[in-house]
Formats: sequence, structure tokens, C-alpha cells
Amino acid sequence: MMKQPHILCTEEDIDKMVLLPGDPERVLRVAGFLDSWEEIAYNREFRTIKGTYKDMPITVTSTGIGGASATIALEELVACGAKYFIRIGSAGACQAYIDIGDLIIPTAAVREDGASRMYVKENYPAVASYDLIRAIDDTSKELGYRTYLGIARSHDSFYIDDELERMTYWNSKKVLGSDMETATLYTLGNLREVHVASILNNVVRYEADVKDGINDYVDDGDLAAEGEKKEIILALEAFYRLYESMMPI
Ligand SMILES: O=P(O)(O)O[C@H]1O[C@H](CO)[C@@H](O)[C@H]1O
Ligand SMILES: O=c1cc[nH]c(=O)[nH]1
Repeated sequence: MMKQPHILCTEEDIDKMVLLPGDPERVLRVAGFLDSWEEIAYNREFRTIKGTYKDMPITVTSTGIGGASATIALEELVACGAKYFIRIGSAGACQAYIDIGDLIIPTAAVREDGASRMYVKENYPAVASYDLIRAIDDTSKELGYRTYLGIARSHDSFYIDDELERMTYWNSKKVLGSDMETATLYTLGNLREVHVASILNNVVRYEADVKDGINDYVDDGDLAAEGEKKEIILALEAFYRLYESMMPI
């Protein structure tokens, strides 16, 4: 097999289970939780490492920002044989009760992105893999992590003029938080018949940052960093739970 054109990997490089952070730097922070790892490729926003967690083989590939690059990563990873994907991302809460570092687990997502519309009509739902959500939910209960399961919203433009109005609208519709890849990945995952779920670390306080227009990414950096550690552990342990359940007895 030729190397895939963007991720620069072949099927020999890619495991069945893949973690998908947006940020290439987060790939290296995941590496800190693995028992062994090596970097396979790093091209544009797509950094791929391969390693082991306990006895489970695992790949980590960054998707970059937004649906367009996320579809490239997912398509090329599927072409290399990957079957299970957990996005470990960050999000901005749409609800005041969600604190910095709390984890949002989207069971579905509003498709306010452009990339998924290139694939299928807007009334096709963006839904997570039930198997992965169940594994993530069971694992988070075991770990004692505070998580919020429900609907997220994925968008394409961080700085549009009416973002506050949109966030206020989705707040009134009980949407939990915004990111830029989940809806795209869920839509494409279902079309390609692979399993996809997201775990999103909340990095924004809805009342203070969104409604009052103050951005406190920096002040709450420690809480956000703790949230990122929790989402990595949760994703690895949920994958391990699934991996063990698949092993012949
Ligand atoms: O931290 P990541 O995983 O990149 O996720 C979020 O952060 C980026 C925007 O700052 C977008 O990609 C958004 O989805
Ligand atoms: O507010 C936020 C934070 C992270 N990601 C988003 O898409 N929005």
C-alpha cells in the first residue's frame, strides 16, 4: 500500500483503535500515558504516533482544526484499516453549569459545519457510536469523573460576528458545548461504518467568557490542563475496556 497522501501512513502503521486530538502537541501529551510509543509521521497538521497502552496497540493522529482537515484524517485512517475512533478535543460550554475541565460526551451533534454537508444532506443526523458511548460512560463512572452526556454543536468559524447570538440560541436549546470537528466526524463515521465518539474538555465558562465576552483561557489553564489529562485517561481506559471485551477468552 502507498502512503496516504496527507497522514503519510500505510496500513502497517495504523491500529484498529485511534485517538483523535485536534492539536498535534496533544499527541505528545497522550504519549506520556502510553507504555511505549514511536512517531510514525508528521505532515501539516497530521501527527501520528503508534504505541501500546497496557497490552493494547493504539494509534494517535491529530486532525487539525475544523471539519475539512478532520475528514481527511478520518478518510485516510479508515483506508489504513482503523475501526474505532475517540476524538479527545476541547470545547466551549453552552451551559453555565459546565465548569472548566468538565468533560462533555456528545451522544450527537448539531451539524453547523460545512464539511459534512459535502457528504450528505443536512437532515442526516450526526450520532456517536453507541458501543463507544457505552464504554466511555461505564468507564467514567468507574473513574468517578464528572461528565455531561448530550448534544454538542460543531461549527466552522471561531470568530464570526454572530457567534454570541448563536451560542445563546444553542444554550436555549440545551446544547452542551461547541467544538469544530465532532459533527463532521460523527457524520462521516456513520457513512464509512466505523465507530466514532468524542470526549470534549471544556475550556470556556459560558456565563463569564461567552455572555460577558471575556476570554479566560489563560486564568483557568490549570483546570483545563487537568481536564485534558482526564479525557486522555478516560479515552484510553474506555478503549481498553472495549479491547478486553473483544479478546478471545
Ligand atoms: O482542542 P481541539 O481538539 O483542537 O478542539 C477545539 O479547539 C480548536 C479551536 O480552538 C478546534 O479544533 C476546536 O474543536
Ligand atoms: O469556545 C470554543 C472552545 C473550543 N472550541 C470551540 O469550538 N469553541
